[in-house]
Amino acid sequence: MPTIRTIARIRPLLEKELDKDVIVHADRVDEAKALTVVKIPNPKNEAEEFSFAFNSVYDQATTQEGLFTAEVAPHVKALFQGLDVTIFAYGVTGTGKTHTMRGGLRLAERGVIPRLLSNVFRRGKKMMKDTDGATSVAVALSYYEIYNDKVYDLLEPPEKRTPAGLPLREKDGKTIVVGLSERSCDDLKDFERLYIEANNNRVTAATKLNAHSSRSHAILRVKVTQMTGDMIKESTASAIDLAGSEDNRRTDNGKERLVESAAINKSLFVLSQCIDAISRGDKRIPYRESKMTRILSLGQKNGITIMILNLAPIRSYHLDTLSSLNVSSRAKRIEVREIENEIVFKQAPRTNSGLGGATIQRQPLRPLNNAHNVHTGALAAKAAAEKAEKPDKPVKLFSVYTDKKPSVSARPIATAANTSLPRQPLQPKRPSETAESIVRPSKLARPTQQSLLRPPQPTSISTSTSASATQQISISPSQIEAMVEKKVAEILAQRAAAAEATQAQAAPAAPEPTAASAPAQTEISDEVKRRLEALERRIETESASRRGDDGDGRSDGLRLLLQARQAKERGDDEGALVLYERAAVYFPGQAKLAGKIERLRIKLGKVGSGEAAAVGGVGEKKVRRRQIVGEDEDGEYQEGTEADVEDEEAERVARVRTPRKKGNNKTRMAVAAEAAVFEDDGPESPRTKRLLEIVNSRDLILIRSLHGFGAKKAQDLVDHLTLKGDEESGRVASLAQLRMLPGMGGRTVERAYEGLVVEV
Ligand SMILES: Nc1ncnc2c1ncn2[C@@H]1O[C@H](COP(=O)(O)OP(=O)(O)OP(=O)(O)O)[C@@H](O)[C@H]1O
Repeated sequence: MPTIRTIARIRPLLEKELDKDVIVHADRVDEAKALTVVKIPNPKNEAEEFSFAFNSVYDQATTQEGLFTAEVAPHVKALFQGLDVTIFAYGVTGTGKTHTMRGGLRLAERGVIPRLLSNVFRRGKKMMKDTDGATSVAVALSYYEIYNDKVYDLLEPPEKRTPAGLPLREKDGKTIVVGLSERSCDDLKDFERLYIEANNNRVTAATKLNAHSSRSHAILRVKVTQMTGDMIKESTASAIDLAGSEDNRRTDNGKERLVESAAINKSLFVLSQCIDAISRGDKRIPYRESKMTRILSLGQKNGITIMILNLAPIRSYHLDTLSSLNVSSRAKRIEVREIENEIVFKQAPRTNSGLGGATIQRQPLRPLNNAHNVHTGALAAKAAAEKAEKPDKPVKLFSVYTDKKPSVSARPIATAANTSLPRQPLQPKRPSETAESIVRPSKLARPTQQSLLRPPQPTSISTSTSASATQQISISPSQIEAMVEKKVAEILAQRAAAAEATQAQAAPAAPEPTAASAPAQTEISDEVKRRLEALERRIETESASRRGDDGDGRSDGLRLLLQARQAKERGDDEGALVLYERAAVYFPGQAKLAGKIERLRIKLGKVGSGEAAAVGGVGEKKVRRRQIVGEDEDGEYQEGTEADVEDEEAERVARVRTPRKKGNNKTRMAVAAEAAVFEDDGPESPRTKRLLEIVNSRDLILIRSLHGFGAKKAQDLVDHLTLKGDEESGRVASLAQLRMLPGMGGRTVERAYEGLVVEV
């Protein structure tokens, strides 16, 4: 089994950096234990701190020697036993990756790489001496960089490079870089000469953040070959100084830098996925997804991987530092959620965090299974019990904790009852923090800005005996359905019993019910059903209005619409009608939807033309059949020319077309999104076509360019499509299909659609 150690190193303050700006600290879970926790304030609420757990944490005072002795030296022995050792330095530009790996020229300043080489030479010599020369040890170096997803040999002068870089080829199940040079190296002096020369070749491009910022991954491979007679033992130590992981949205980069960033982000993302998979003990490590991990064959041998996360301690790196810290936790879907300014612990603490147990005061935050507060109360207890039955899950590398500083006045921990209370929107702490710039704790699992501003979803009937209003809010749609079904059954049973009694009284010797009496009963039950449906709709309308029209209600409505379309595609007109009617509650006045309902009702012989407009809260007044001069191809409305474009719908259309002030953007977007979902089964719009092309390309970089698609979401989609590809065509044929894929719920599809710019 490959093993992984994840460590963090906080660099000291540089010249001009001030003590008062230090926000990142190393900590320990127990006075007697080593440093294993990195603490950083929540940028949205400085009264809280996030804590990230590592295998080890090294603070500002750590020397180069200290780090090497603790983390790398112990593995040199394993290298000579035939295991591969891979050491990564990861982090934002200027946090000390190069310092950690390469270091300075002075002895004390030497980094991991020269120290590793020094150790390898020393051990090799000792081995030869101990075996009286029976075993010989040879060391050979390769040094290459991956820049914009192309491989360049750093041991060759830049003039020899071709723009396409060196190709990769598979040989004996291994990926080799064709034409990569390898130089034998007899001692440290040899190494230093080669290494300094190679580093002069290394491509660096200036970014706004740092004029000497490294934009390529530099990979040094040290091949150790031990020969005893005919026996050959070969192992490799790789040391990788990764390109800066800063978020380019904050660095005002030009086109060239953005292309670099896309390549950097892709390989960093795949790397984090591999590390995640190795740490989980997965059989499948996605190392083939990027050149770097493929060449390294990461996780393919029983090697040792050390991931050093370099961190700058000061505030100006706050958001980027959080992003780096979240790289692993993001993949583990850890979500921080605030309710009433209080952190809610979503799941019972794990027994396997390695930091849990009696030694720890704080409750670890745990992954949410979905966006709702389902892990409170009885469900949480059930989840905990289930977890206790499976104690052998692999230990996590990262855990996230949050601490409330003692100065903060105690607020009640949210319970099943109070989670239904509306949450206050999160306000930026500092004027410089716009809503956009506020960091979110986790990209995949992090709540979107909209979801943060949205009141929580009702999910279960309140267990408290408090106000009945609260209970009403807490009724879920499935419970409503169950109630309605029960009610229908009860009333039908009552009616049947009453009818039987009447018949028995009026005509004791009456013949068996005739065929004519059956329709009468059906009529009665139809009437009951209709009334109950109306009741159901009313409850839904109330729930929707309590949730707020712009928020979840609308997205629930969109979900229903898509389900309805799917039902229609399956030929289930009855089901489609029910779903359209339920969706209509969320879109009062949506004439197009009313039209769909009307057509379906006519098709199913339910009512006459025109009645459908009054269905499902569409409005008491009849929506007249009108002609809008079509939707344009992008699903946006064009102005109608006929005089009868006069209802609320026309007003709404006008709103979409009028340029709006900033504050109204959301409404416009929501309506545009709606238009996308309402898009009929006609020809695909260019935007839809483009969106589906991007999705079906399965190209991570392209998919990540979609609005609202982070690295994890993109990867999940590609994984899903790849899996699907084995069974079906693997293609997504429509927006409706896309929306039904895992992770594509909420407003994901709409946001991606809205974000696309298509030239028509
Ligand atoms: N542990 C440390 N002790 C002393 N100085 C440090 C330490 N870590 C980093 N520095 C200094 O901080 C500065 C930035 O470090 P470095 O160049 O290694 O960052 P980097 O993450 O490699 O950046 P880039 O991605 O641009 O290469 C350098 O001046 C370096 O000497």
